[in-house]
Amino acid sequence: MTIRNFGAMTEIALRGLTKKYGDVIAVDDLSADIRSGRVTGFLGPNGAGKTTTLRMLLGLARPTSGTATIDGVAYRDLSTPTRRVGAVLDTGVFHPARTGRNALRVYATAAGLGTAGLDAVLDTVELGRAAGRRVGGYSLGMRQRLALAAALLGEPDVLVLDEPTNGLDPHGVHWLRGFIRTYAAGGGTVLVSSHLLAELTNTVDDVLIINRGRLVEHASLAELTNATTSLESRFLELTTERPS
Ligand SMILES: Nc1ncnc2c1ncn2[C@@H]1O[C@H](COP(=O)(O)OP(=O)(O)OP(=O)(O)O)[C@@H](O)[C@H]1O
Repeated sequence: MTIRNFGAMTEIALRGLTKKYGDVIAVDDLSADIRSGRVTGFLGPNGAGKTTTLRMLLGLARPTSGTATIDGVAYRDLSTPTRRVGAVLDTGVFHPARTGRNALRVYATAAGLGTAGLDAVLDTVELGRAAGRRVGGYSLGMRQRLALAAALLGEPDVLVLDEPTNGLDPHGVHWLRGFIRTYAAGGGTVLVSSHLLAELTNTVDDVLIINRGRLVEHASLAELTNATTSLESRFLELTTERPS
């Protein structure tokens, strides 16, 4: 893959972002700036509010209060959102009876993106040889790659990935890490949620940790960890509930 230089820097800004579902406060007054040219790991225990935050950022859930913006503009208000932001939230969106290539073509057309770059994107995610097979026969890792291909079609400058290593084999994890690093090196903004702390240590520049919907840490990995403190030990320290 060639390193793209995105030119203008794109930042994600969360400001007082809050989402309530009845009595449940899924995301609670979350504020953070996610910087361009860097990979930001988004961490938190099960149910901490990560997916809800990403869904609000992508205009899929309406905040109860607060804002999530990309260069100051909410996703819904971007003129061509799929050319600004590529997202992998759900790998089950492609019709199982379609081939990978056809599924991607349908997506590209629906999203108003051209289909010219389709084969190049399939090659980028290393699905070229499997592109003629039906999605129903894909492994979870292959569906992750197809979802990433869809996210990349619009050549966005922001990537939002929810648990992207889910189902990937070690080769796939290694490949994805290289891909993400290259993407950020070209000036792209990457926000990636994961439970795999050891893997994130090799991938991210910055770390955003939430617990029960609230921000508990936002720092560079270098600030957070040292010879005696691992990301895992810091994460556990910040997110383990103590009996009151
Ligand atoms: N549509 C919904 N209706 C009601 N409650 C919801 C809804 N979506 C999320 N929640 C609740 O909001 C909280 C945060 O959920 P969310 O899925 O954002 O967490 P998460 O950090 O992504 O978790 P995980 O790591 O398990 O994927 C949870 O208590 C969840 O039950």
